[in-house]
This record gives sequence, structure tokens and C-alpha cells, in this order.
Amino acid sequence: MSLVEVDSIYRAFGNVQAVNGLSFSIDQGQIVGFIGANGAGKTTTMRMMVTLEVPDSGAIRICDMDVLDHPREVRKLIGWMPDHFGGYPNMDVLEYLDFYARAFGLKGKERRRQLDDILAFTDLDVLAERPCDRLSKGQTQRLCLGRALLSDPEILVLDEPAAGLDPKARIEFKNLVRLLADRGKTLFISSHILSELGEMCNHLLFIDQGRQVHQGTADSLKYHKAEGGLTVRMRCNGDGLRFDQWLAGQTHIKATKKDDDMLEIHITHDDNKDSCLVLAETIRSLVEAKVEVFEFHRIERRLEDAFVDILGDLN
Ligand SMILES: Nc1ncnc2c1ncn2[C@@H]1O[C@H](COP(=O)(O)OP(=O)(O)OP(=O)(O)O)[C@@H](O)[C@H]1O
Repeated sequence: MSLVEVDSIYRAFGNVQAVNGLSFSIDQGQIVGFIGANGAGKTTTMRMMVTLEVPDSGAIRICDMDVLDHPREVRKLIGWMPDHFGGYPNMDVLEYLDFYARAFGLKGKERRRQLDDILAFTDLDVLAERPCDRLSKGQTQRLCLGRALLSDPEILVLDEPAAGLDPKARIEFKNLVRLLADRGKTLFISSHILSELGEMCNHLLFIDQGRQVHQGTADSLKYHKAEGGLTVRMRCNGDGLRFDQWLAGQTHIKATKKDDDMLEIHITHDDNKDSCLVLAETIRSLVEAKVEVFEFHRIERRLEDAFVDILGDLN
């Protein structure tokens, strides 16, 4: 069952059409990356999902409940991490989380247990008494995530959570996302940095000017339209005679010599055929032809290049 169903939503600000007929759904346990350039409409979409903005038309259902008809119930199901930190001066980390825990209606032992769990999960237990305005960017993001987790929501909507993080903090954040996925949470994460989401998410949704332009897995995108086939870099033993003989019998494979004894082969195949099977067949055929293969690896396109291609196709 889809936990989130977004059905043809529109939202304009004056003459700016921020979201323009967007539809998508998110299944339980999915980690969906929401990608688009600055101003593409990501934050507006997310704000509508978490009941902070009202669509001009269209509908959003969370766990089969319309967000406009059931805002209170929906808010309990969603943890929202905005792209800016609304900190309070003179509050330390524990006070901050405790304040929100009380706002969520958590009481007594349950509140204490939830705070302990979140402080441990986000590694902020050692910083519990640190004033919020004295945290690093990475620590602040972890605090924001902790706040979003207070109500133990089913779904987490995270707006640009990794923006401005250094590589170490980004890895730490990615690990937290994985742990949340292991706990069965459903995540919807926005970014304009594709590579960041490609590693974290099992599904990607691309928007441009408020419209969906593509959706699929990171892998499907990396190999999307890769010149109508697969590209493999390989190196083999000997003078290359066996390879040349093998190649002469392969009508669907072309090879180019690269530096360092590397060969680049391009395998054309029917789009409906599983590309992993095509690779397996190629390897089997090389082995049968007694070509001694030392290296064999598929070339992935950068997600950014694939995205630029998709946008190019639309224009
Ligand atoms: N409250 C508002 N008033 C007027 N225009 C707005 C408002 N909120 C968003 N917009 C406009 O709507 C468009 C989409 O903005 P939105 O913040 O949803 O994009 P985004 O993809 O999240 O961008 P970014 O990555 O820069 O955060 C932009 O042109 C923005 O200027």
C-alpha cells in the first residue's frame, strides 16, 4: 500500500507556478530522493505534504487520510525537518528536545525514554548541555532530525538535510538515514545534489519547474539511455589475439582501445533485456572463447549527466 499519495497538486505564489500538477506515491519503507534545481518546487511540495501549505488544487493523502481533512492525525504520522533550523536562544540541546517533546504531548517516563533514545540515536547525548547556538552545522542537523523523530513518526520528510555538511558529517547523516530505514521508516528527502541522494535513496523523483520529469531507481538512472546499451571497461591477458577473434564474432559489440591496456567495449542490447543478464552472457562468452579477463567493470554515468540528459529530452 502507498503511504503517501500525491494527486495532481498545484500551488502558485502570485504569477510564480511553484508546483504544477505534481503526482507521485511513496510506498512503505521506501527512501525516496526528491531532486530538483533551486526553485524547482521541492520545499513547497514538502510543506503541502506536512500540512504547512495548502494546495490550490489536487489532493494529498497520507495513510489514506486527506491532509486537509485530517491535519492533526497527519502531523502525528509525519516527522518534518525543514531546511532551516528554528533554534531558540538560551536553550541547550536537551531543553530544546524536551520543549518539543512536551509540545508533542509526551509525558513522564515515556518522554524521558524518547529523549534518551533520540539523544543516543543522534549521538547528541554527550552534547546534551551544549547551547543550541553553539553546535556545528552537522550537530545542528542531527538535532533537527532528532526533533523530527520525537513523535516516532511513520514517515520522515527531510528538506535538504545534508546541505552545508562537510564530508564526514554527510557520512554520519547518511548512516542515520540508513538506520532509520532499518527501523522501517519511510523517508522522503530533498536535495539538489544528486550524488548525495543516489547513495542514500532507493528511489528518485525528479522535478523541474514544479513538474515531475523522471522517476526511477538510482541504478536505472545511471544506466538510462547509456547510448542504447552498456559500456564496460576491461583488460585481458596476452597479445589480444583471442580477444580480437572473439570480437569478430560479436555483431552487437564494438571495442575501443584505451590507455593502460584497457579496452572499452560497448554492448548494444534490446532495452527490454535485463542488463545484468547481458553482462553475464558477455562474460560467459569471453570465458568460453578462452579470453583471460583481468578486469571487467561496467561504466556508470554520473547521475548529474543523466539528469541533464533527461532535462535535455524535454526541451
Ligand atoms: N511564500 C512564497 N512566496 C512567493 N514565492 C514563493 C514562496 N515560496 C516559494 N516561492 C517560489 O516558488 C518557487 C519554488 O520554490 P521552492 O522553495 O518550493 O523551491 P525549491 O525547489 O525548494 O528550491 P530551493 O532548492 O532553492 O530551496 C520559487 O520560484 C520560489 O521563489
